[in-house]
Amino acid sequence: MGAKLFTAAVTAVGAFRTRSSRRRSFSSSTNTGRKPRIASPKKLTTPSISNPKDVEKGDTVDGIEWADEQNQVLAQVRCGSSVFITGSAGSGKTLLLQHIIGVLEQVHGPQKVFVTASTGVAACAIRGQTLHSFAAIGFGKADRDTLVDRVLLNKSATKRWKKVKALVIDEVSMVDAEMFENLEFIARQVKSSNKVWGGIQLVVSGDFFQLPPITSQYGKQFAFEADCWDASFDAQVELKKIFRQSDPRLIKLLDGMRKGKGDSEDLEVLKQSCLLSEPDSSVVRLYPRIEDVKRVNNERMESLGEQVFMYKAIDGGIDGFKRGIVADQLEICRGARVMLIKNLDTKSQLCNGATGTVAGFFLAKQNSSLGEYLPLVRFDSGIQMIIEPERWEIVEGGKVVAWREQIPLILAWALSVHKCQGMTLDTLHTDLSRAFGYGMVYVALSRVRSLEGLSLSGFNPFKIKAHPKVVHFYEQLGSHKLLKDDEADDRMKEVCADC
Ligand SMILES: Nc1ncnc2c1ncn2[C@@H]1O[C@H](COP(=O)(O)OP(=O)(O)OP(=O)(O)O)[C@@H](O)[C@H]1O
Repeated sequence: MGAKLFTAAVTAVGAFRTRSSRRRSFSSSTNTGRKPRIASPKKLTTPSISNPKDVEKGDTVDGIEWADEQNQVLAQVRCGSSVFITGSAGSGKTLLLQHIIGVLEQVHGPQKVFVTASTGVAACAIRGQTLHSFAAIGFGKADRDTLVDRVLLNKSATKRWKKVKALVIDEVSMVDAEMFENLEFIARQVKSSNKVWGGIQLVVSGDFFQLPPITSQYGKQFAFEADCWDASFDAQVELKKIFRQSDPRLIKLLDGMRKGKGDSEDLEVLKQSCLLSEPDSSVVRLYPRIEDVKRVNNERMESLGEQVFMYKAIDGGIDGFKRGIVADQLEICRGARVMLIKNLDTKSQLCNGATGTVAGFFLAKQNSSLGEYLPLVRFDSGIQMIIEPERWEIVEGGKVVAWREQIPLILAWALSVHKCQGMTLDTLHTDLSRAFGYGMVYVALSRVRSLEGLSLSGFNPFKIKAHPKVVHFYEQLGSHKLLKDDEADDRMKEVCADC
């Protein structure tokens, strides 16, 4: 990087589907423009349950009024059901999951609840670990018995598998069928149980129309193709209400993109979002490839010719902090476009995904763990704030096993589509002609709140595509029901007996 490097861091471093019969034992073994003001950071904000009555009531927590369908999921989880939560981008799956984790911790005790996601970025958002790291089966391919041996030879992994009563898996669209089947098999073996998943209460969330697993296009690909998929859940729930967007035109357009079949009206709306000239640099550009993201961010930083401040993350804990969105080494300068990667104060819109510009660097009032100087960011909302180091934790069975301290910012002239999965953005630009693979256009476009914030280039309707297997899966999902009350009661008794 051409700019002078200044090290400020102390480098110490809706539709419900329910199985009509009860969850059964499973024994398959086949391997198959406002006045700026300075705000001070606040600690936030996973919706937490401080009063068990809130859980019972289940309708309002921390100012969130749960939709009926979200409340129904909460009721299912509370009564011990294993649930698959799905729905369009922005239908509140992650927010609900954050709340569900608290519910599960009350039901089973925090030590027996394990929170995971298919990617580090998604895991970070729910204070969990990656599914691979939880499972301790490595990345290499192996037959199931070898995988079970790997777990049994690893003391802490065996303890984890034996202890787990509730397992949360977020962004399941990126978990492949073989992995899902393998984990189910391991659960039964390690827990010496012939119940599906060894009796673990499973809460799985994701939208299969979004990014798919990286796996061969042949044979089984998606987790829902796993032999044990249907047997794994008491209810499969599709959330229908969209919270991220409010414009009915955009909601309809995104629904069409999701299913890979925008109509002529949708395509016309998209064409109107196409720009003839480059958008201004405050608009976040989304790229399918990380090389483009790095190139654009580096070029923009260099062009500013400002002194660069570097913040090296401080890591701790018994387990290494697995890479997520939090930078190992953050390099920023005055004028840099940045994005918050943590909720600091949602009421003031200082939340994950908020963008702004670095206005300068100021001496920290108190000793900062990351250096003397801290960045002052002028957010696009008009708020200015000195950004202090934040801490991310990986919690395993109620215990913090790894943590990282870092300034909660990343460069934001450009972002990858993979990293932005789960985010909400006010403005974005993307070149549709560069998209590859299923779900990519949908994930990119569904980040934006409004049509006014969307700008496109390289319009190409052929890039809008949904996987036929996914389309089929959701068609089937439409026509099912919730657990009946007596079934739910039985299930609750079963879970309590297990506890
Ligand atoms: N009941 C609710 N009331 C108000 N806002 C909500 C509610 N549920 C979710 N939201 C808001 O909707 C937005 C999208 O929610 P969330 O990120 O959980 O959706 P998602 O389904 O996980 O999306 P994606 O699939 O894109 O990750 C967030 O800003 C969230 O705070």
